[in-house]
Amino acid sequence: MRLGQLLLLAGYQDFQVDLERLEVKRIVTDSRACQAGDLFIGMTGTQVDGGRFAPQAIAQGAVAAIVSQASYQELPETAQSKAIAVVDVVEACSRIAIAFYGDPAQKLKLVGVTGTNGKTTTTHLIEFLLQTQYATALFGTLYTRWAGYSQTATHTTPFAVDLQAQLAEAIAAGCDVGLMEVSSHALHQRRVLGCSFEAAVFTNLTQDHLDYHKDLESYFQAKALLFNDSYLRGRAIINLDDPLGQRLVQMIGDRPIWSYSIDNTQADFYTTNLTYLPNGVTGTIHTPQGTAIFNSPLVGRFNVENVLAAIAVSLHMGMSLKEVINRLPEFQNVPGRVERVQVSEQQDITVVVDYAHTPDSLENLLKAMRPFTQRELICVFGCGGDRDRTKRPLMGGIAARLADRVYITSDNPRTEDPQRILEDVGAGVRIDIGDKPLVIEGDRRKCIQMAISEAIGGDTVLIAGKGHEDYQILGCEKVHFDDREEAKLALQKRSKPDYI
Ligand SMILES: CC(=O)N[C@H]1[C@@H](OP(=O)(O)OP(=O)(O)OC[C@H]2O[C@@H](n3ccc(=O)[nH]c3=O)[C@H](O)[C@@H]2O)O[C@H](CO)[C@@H](O)[C@@H]1O[C@H](C)C(=O)N[C@@H](C)C(=O)N[C@H](CCC(=O)O)C(=O)O
Ligand SMILES: Nc1ncnc2c1ncn2[C@@H]1O[C@H](COP(=O)(O)OP(=O)(O)OP(=O)(O)O)[C@@H](O)[C@H]1O
Ligand SMILES: N[C@H](CCC[C@H](N)C(=O)O)C(=O)O
Ligand SMILES: [Mg+2]
Repeated sequence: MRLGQLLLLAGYQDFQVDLERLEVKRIVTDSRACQAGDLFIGMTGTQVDGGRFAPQAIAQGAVAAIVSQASYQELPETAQSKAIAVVDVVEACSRIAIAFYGDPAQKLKLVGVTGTNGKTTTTHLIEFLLQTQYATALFGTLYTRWAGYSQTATHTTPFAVDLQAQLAEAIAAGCDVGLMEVSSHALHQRRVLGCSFEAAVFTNLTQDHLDYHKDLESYFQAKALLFNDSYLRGRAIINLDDPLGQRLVQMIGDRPIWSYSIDNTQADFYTTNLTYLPNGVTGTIHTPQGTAIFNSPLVGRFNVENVLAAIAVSLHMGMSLKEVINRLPEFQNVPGRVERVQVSEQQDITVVVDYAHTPDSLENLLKAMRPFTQRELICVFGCGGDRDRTKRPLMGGIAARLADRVYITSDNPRTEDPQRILEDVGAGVRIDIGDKPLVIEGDRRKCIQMAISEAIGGDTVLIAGKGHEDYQILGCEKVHFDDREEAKLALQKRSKPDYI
C-alpha cells in the first residue's frame, strides 16, 4: 500500500509530500527487525522512545519512520527527511495498523474478557460453548487460534500490529466471532484500539502488575476502559461478587448489563445448591432464560464464577440455556489450570500444576484444594522477577496460612537476583508459618523433586505459578522447563526409589 494512502486512511493529513508515493510492505515497531519496504513506527516505551532508532531502521531499508515529536527533534537531518512526527505515536501505531489491514475488527463479533484472574479460562469456556454455532478465533495468553490454525502467544493481548494482522487472517479463514483476553497493559497501551466489543466481561480485580500501573486505582481505571463507549457497543457482563465489579456497574450507567454472582439473588445470573466435588462442581443456575441444573468438571468456587460469565456471554450471543448446559460437562479445562499430574493408578498423592501467580488466585486455589486433601496440603511456588514486587510477601503469607508445608522456589527470575525474590517471598512466609515446615530451594527442578519425594500418601502437592509455561526465564535466557514434566519425573522416582 502507498504510504500516502495509508496515512490518509489512518486519519493523518499533514505529512511530507515526498513520502507520499512510497510503497509500504510491512509495519514494524522494532528497528532491529526492519527490512527493505518496512514502515518503522518508533513507539514510546517504558525504557526508551523508540523514535530514536529511526536512523537504524532506515539504514536497514525502512521506507519511512513514524516518530514522536520529541524524538523527531533529536534526529539527524538525513533521518528527519524520512520521518513523520505525530503527537501520539502509540495511537498512530494502532490507527495505521487498522488502516493497513482494512479494519478487520469491524467484520467480527468480538467478546473481550478482562480482569486479574480467569481471562484464559473464561475465554476457553466461551470458545467451547459457542463452537456449535460460530466459527471462533481466540486471542489470549496461550495462543491465537481458530480451526486449522494455532500460534503460541508472546503476550496475553497481541500488540496492535500483530493483532490487526491476526484479525485479518481470522476473517480470511472464515471466523465470525473473536474472543479476546484484554489485559490492562493492552488497554493502557491502546493495543485494542478500533475493536468494538459485542460483549465485555469483568471477572475481578485484585493485586497484580503494580510495577506497571503503580497503584490499584490506576490498574482498575485501565481495566474499566474496556467498558467505555469507544470499545463496548453491546453488553457488559460483570462479576457482582467483586467490590470493583459493583463499582463498575455504577460507572457504566444505562448501557445493557448482565451481572453474575455465586449467591447474590439480585444478580442476573446466580447459583444455588452448589456441591463441590474433587472432580468438578454441580448446582442450579438461575438466568434470565430460566433455571437449570448444571455440571462442570472444573474445580473450585472461582471456576463457578468463570462458568457463570461464560454462560452469560453464550446467552447474549444467542445460544439457548439448554444447549449451553448440555455442552458444559464436556469442557475439561485449560492446560496448566488445576492440571492433575498422574503417572499411575497406584499413585498415593495428588499433584496439581496451576497458573496461580497472584495473591488472590493462590488463596482461591489453596482453599479449593483443602476439602479434597486427605492429609497435608503442600505448596511449591515462587514469584516472577521484573514484576510487581509487593505481591511477593502477600503470596508468601497466604501459602503459610493455608498450606501445611511451604516450598519456596524460583519462578521466572528474569533479570532480577533470584535470591532477592526468594527473600521477598520468604519475608511474608515467616510472619505466618509458625512451626510448619518451610523449605527454600531456588532450583525449581530440585524443589519439585523434594516436595514430591517428601510427600506422604494422602498429601496434595500444589505446584503454582507457571501452569502451561514450557520455559523458565533466567536472566535474558529462556530455557525449556515444564512443571508437569518435572512433576512426572519426580512421581516416577517416587514409585521406583533409587535403592530398588
Ligand atoms: C510493559 C510492556 O508492555 N512492555 C512492552 C514494551 O516494552 P517497553 O515499553 O519497555 O519498550 P522499550 O524497551 O521502552 O522500547 C520502546 C520501543 O522501542 C523499540 N526498540 C527498542 C530497542 C531497539 O533497539 N529498537 C527499537 O525499535 C521497541 O521495540 C519498543 O517498541 O514493548 C516491548 C516491545 O514492543 C514489549 O516486549 C514489552 O513487553 C514486555 C516484554 C512484557 O513482558 N510485557 C508484559 C508485562 C505484558 O504486556 N503483559 C500483559 C498482561 C499479562 C497478563 O496479565 O496476562 C500482556 O498483555 O501480555
Ligand atoms: N475467576 C477466577 N477468580 C480467581 N482466580 C481464578 C479465576 N479463574 C482462575 N483463577 C486462578 O487464576 C489462575 C490463572 O487463571 P487464568 O489463566 O484463567 O487467568 P488469566 O486472567 O488469564 O491470567 P493472566 O493474566 O496471567 O493471563 C488459575 O490457574 C487459577 O488458579
Ligand atoms: N501475565 C503474567 C504472567 C506471570 C506468570 C509468572 N510465571 C511470572 O513469570 O511472573 C505476567 O506477565 O505478569
Ligand atoms: Mg490469561
